[in-house]
Amino acid sequence: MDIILQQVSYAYAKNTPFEKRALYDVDLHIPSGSYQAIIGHTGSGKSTVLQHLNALLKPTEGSIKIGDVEVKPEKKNKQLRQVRQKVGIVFQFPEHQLFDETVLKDIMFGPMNFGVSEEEAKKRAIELVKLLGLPEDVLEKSPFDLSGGQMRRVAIAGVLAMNPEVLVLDEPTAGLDPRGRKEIMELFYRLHKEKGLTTVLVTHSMEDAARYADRIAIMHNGKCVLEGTPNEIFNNEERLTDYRLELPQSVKFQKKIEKMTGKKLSTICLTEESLAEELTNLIKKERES
Ligand SMILES: Nc1ncnc2c1ncn2[C@@H]1O[C@H](COP(=O)(O)OP(=O)(O)OP(=O)(O)O)[C@@H](O)[C@H]1O
Repeated sequence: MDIILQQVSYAYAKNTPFEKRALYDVDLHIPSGSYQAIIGHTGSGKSTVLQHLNALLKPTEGSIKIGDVEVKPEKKNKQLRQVRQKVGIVFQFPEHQLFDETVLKDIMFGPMNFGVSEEEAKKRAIELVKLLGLPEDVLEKSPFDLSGGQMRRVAIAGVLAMNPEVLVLDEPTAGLDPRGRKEIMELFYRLHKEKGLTTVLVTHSMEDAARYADRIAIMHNGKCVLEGTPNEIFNNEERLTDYRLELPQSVKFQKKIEKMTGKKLSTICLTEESLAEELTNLIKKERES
């Protein structure tokens, strides 16, 4: 399912003394099956964009096409419920939205609310608990008796239980330890690849954007100021600095090494693994010559 934002502007509390413009003429095309990262400093408009992707917010100007549903200002649209079913959002600290007596009921709530049978919803919950690496006996526990990391996984299972076609992730690893972060990011990547899930990730982590995304959009003061592949984005240090963003660690190391040795590596190294590979090749070449 393609998502296309055309000239989207948004103001909070429009036509009140508290009006606050958050987006200005944002154009963005997220093709079906792609992994799009959205980066930008605090307050640049990332979360506001995200909330347009499943029509939680409607543009105050412009339009957004979500599959074949077009969302426009002032237009009443009966298909929004269908859109919300297909586009799942994992908000920051999603565990804050857990509410039911048991994990099972919590995961089943969303799909049953959308007319899925009890039997099917239960089947999905059991499968998802396994997929997310939670012990099976977690299903009958209260979500509030779990650890923070487990609660996060249960909340993610609740979003996945809707069988979304698009998964929108707003800083999904905030507050987790490095191992927990990696496990969750790898899980989302696996889902993206195996189920062909279109994935949109808002992140402050340049490393995650560089490692996982096919394309990256930069938000700055409510505008989408740059969009491209990770290679294109991270080859442009000057503009990143203008937008108060940094290079991923591996690219920073690469630049230091290139400066110290006076040698250029053959490609930009977006991950630790590719930096290690490039350095190994360089050392081999040096030995051979
Ligand atoms: N509910 C709201 N009411 C009024 N203004 C808001 C509201 N939510 C966000 N804003 C304002 O809109 C602008 C964009 O905010 P947004 O949350 O989209 O940025 P962000 O890039 O996601 O920031 P962060 O990285 O801190 O999450 C900011 O100036 C913010 O203060």
